[in-house]
Amino acid sequence: DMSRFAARTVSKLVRAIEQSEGAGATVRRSIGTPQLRNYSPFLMLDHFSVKVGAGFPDHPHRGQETVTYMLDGAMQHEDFAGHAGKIETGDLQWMTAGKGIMHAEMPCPRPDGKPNVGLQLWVDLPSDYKLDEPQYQEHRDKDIPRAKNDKVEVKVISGEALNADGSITKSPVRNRVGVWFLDVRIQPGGKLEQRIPFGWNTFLYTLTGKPHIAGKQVEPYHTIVLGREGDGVAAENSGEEEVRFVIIAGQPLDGQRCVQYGPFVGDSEEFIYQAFMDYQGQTNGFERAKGWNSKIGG
Ligand SMILES: Nc1ccc(F)c(C(=O)c2c[nH]c3ncc(Cl)cc23)c1F
Ligand SMILES: [Fe+3]
Repeated sequence: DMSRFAARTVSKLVRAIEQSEGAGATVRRSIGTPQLRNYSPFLMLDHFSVKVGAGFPDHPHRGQETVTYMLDGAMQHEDFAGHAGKIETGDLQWMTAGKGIMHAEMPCPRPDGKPNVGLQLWVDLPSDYKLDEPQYQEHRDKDIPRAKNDKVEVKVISGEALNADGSITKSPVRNRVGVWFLDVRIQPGGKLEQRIPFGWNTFLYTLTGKPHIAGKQVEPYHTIVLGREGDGVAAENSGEEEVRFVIIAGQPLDGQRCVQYGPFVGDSEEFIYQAFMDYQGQTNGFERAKGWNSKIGG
């Protein structure tokens, strides 16, 4: 029968180029470069690579969520409230900064000297959540569900995915704003038709291999912005090696302004001004910044 799946088309294809970030770290920035801004609710996607001696020392966040997903190696984190931990390959940290977090994110030593590599996604928050208490949702690789089909595996970091038997695999992550974050591996000869909620902004970031997305072959480290019309993502692997990419889709925060100054993300200039005053004055959620220095931040 006629396929009832209308694939969204590729509306933008941008190679992510390495740039320096933090203290001696390098990132391939996808969303968040001049060519890829204003893609609500997404603020930034960094494909980061960092070795001991470099990292992201003590810094604040307000009014946003940061999603850190490890691809290879491990990062340690420590915040001004004493919350500390380590995320290793395949693990996830979904941090809702809300009214304010100050933390450091540093690489763990690796015996093989390889860099620690992962993805960090920054998501804007609906105004009502911007000044909420901070919250962490942390999940180990083994606890993040997968939807498996013949030659396709979809690891459901956030959101949901369909199984071959028609059942739905859902992530345990609780979202303030609708966000699907899927880590997709397709074996040679495999095909995927992944439905995406109507009207959600959707992009892909390619990691390994050269998948065909909506019929177009794409190299690694490319951001693929999809058009808004259509049922979702059509992908296939017509090569000889496994292909891997992430699909990230989000409900646009329509009607809400986004005013960003680094890690402060508000809906007005006044919000940003207040964030600065609170951070400098160590008030309104930044009290614990007073005299705080992380142990891991060097
Ligand atoms: N300059 C600047 C200003 C504010 C920040 F929050 C950061 C920052 O912490 C990061 C930016 N990309 C990242 N990728 C991965 C990780 Cl673990 C952290 C970051 C930063 F670098
Ligand atoms: Fe941070």
